[in-house]
Amino acid sequence: MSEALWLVVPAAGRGRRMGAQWPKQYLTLAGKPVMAHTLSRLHQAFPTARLCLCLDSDDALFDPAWVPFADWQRVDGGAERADSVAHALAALAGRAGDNEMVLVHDVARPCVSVDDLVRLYEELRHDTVGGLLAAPVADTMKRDDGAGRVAATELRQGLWHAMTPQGFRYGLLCRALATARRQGLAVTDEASAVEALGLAPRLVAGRRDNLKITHPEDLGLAARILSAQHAEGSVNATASCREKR
Ligand SMILES: Nc1ccn([C@@H]2O[C@H](COP(=O)(O)OP(=O)(O)OP(=O)(O)O)[C@@H](O)[C@H]2O)c(=O)n1
Ligand SMILES: C[C@](O)(CO)[C@H](O)COP(=O)(O)O
Repeated sequence: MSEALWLVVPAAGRGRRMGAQWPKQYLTLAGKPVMAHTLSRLHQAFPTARLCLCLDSDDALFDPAWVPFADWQRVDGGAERADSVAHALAALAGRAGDNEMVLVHDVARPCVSVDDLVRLYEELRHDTVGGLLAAPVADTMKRDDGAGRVAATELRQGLWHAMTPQGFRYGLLCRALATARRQGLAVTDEASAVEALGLAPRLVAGRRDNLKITHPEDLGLAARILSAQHAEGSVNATASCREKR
């Protein structure tokens, strides 16, 4: 039986924290737009996947030439990231089967490695819940007192940075996001919505350099990461992953 893979890329953010002239997905990184890097990494890992790209309805900067996938569609984003993802899932109704895998990946994470993408997918295919790329917290964690001073040092054991992609079966992800919305939960990632159903998504350890471009200094950092990955050579050189037959 064929096993389809769906990719949802939320790219309808405004990049307010970046404070640039254009949303950060359109800023130039190593010679091309951030979005083009992100879609290229996903395509290298999953050349036959089907893509749903969430864009702001007023977006005048998007260029379809950046999309390397043969099967893709554009949907309007929503007010929040979770709304954009929900719009994508609604657009896939009737196409995606309940048991088919959906990987959601921020357009703002162009440095994700192909190896991590493929490994994540392979691990999640065999998981009954689904999960996400993540990295264990490496620093000592402080909680502030609201006035710029330390109130407490928190235990870092067991804490992880949540990254993307986050992958779940289509039916479960639809149910999780719809339930979160009904309950008025403001979820910042797919895993939180699934957790709210009482399920425990799998944490798949990924590279720490899967940076989400968020603040102005992140663009230069991302350029240095891409350059270091290029020099490293192995990051994107290994197997791509086709849909499993
Ligand atoms: N309404 C929204 C908000 C965010 N996103 C996407 O969700 C990802 C993560 O969001 P974030 O880093 O917060 O991006 P922005 O919303 O663009 O940034 P900011 O919060 O600083 O405005 C990004 O790929 C962004 O484009 C989206 O598709 N729809
Ligand atoms: C999904 C996410 O990338 C996980 O780290 C993140 O939560 C999205 O960014 P936001 O700043 O919370 O919208």
